[in-house]
Amino acid sequence: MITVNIQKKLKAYNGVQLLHLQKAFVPGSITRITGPSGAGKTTFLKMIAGLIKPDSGIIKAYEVWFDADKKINLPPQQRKTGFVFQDYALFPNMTVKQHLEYATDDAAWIERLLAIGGLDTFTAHKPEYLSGGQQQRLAILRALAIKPRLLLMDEPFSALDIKMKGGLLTDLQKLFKELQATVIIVSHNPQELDGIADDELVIGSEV
Ligand SMILES: Nc1ncnc2c1ncn2[C@@H]1O[C@H](COP(=O)(O)OP(=O)(O)OP(=O)(O)O)[C@@H](O)[C@H]1O
Repeated sequence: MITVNIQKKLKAYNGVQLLHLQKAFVPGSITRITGPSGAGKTTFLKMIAGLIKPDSGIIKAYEVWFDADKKINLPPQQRKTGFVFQDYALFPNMTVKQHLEYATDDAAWIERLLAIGGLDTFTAHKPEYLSGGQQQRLAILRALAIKPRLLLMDEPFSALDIKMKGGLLTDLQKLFKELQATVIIVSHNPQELDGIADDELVIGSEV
């Protein structure tokens, strides 16, 4: 079980807002995160990944990743989470293939990911020569390249059309199963993960 019980003071333009989140994620499950803009969804994912430090609490994913009282705070590399950023965070000077090679030396896995993302004919392209949807797919493939046990995705399908999204989701579900990955997806689109998500977490609903 992956358990999170953390607090963080969010510093918004209009003051401070306390984010308190308690949730258990079943290994191998897909959880959808929803909530109003500014509620702290991205901050939550970044705290799990180790990119933002909670003020207090515990994060346990197979082992303790964060414990404020015991002063345990594993760096992001040791948590080995896959992260799909809302703005993709691609490397401008790397080609599509180099993005994946940077994350893994498993050539067969790279080939498979490229085919799933429909990027197998774009391997030598740098991000600026890719469409928004292609860039987003590359961000997803890069996150999967490390075969993460925990995959954190922040609005990962926002730039994809319905047809592309449908096909990709079917393939991704197979990969998630194979990797036995636990997946947490922030999604604004109410129907997007219907029939796919096993669980839901609403952040900031009482605000
Ligand atoms: N490191 C940080 N420390 C404290 N507060 C932060 C930090 N990073 C972001 N915030 C604040 O937390 C609030 C929530 O931001 P966040 O991006 O997590 O919201 P969100 O729910 O993902 O919103 P959206 O749906 O618009 O992407 C914002 O007011 C932001 O200024």
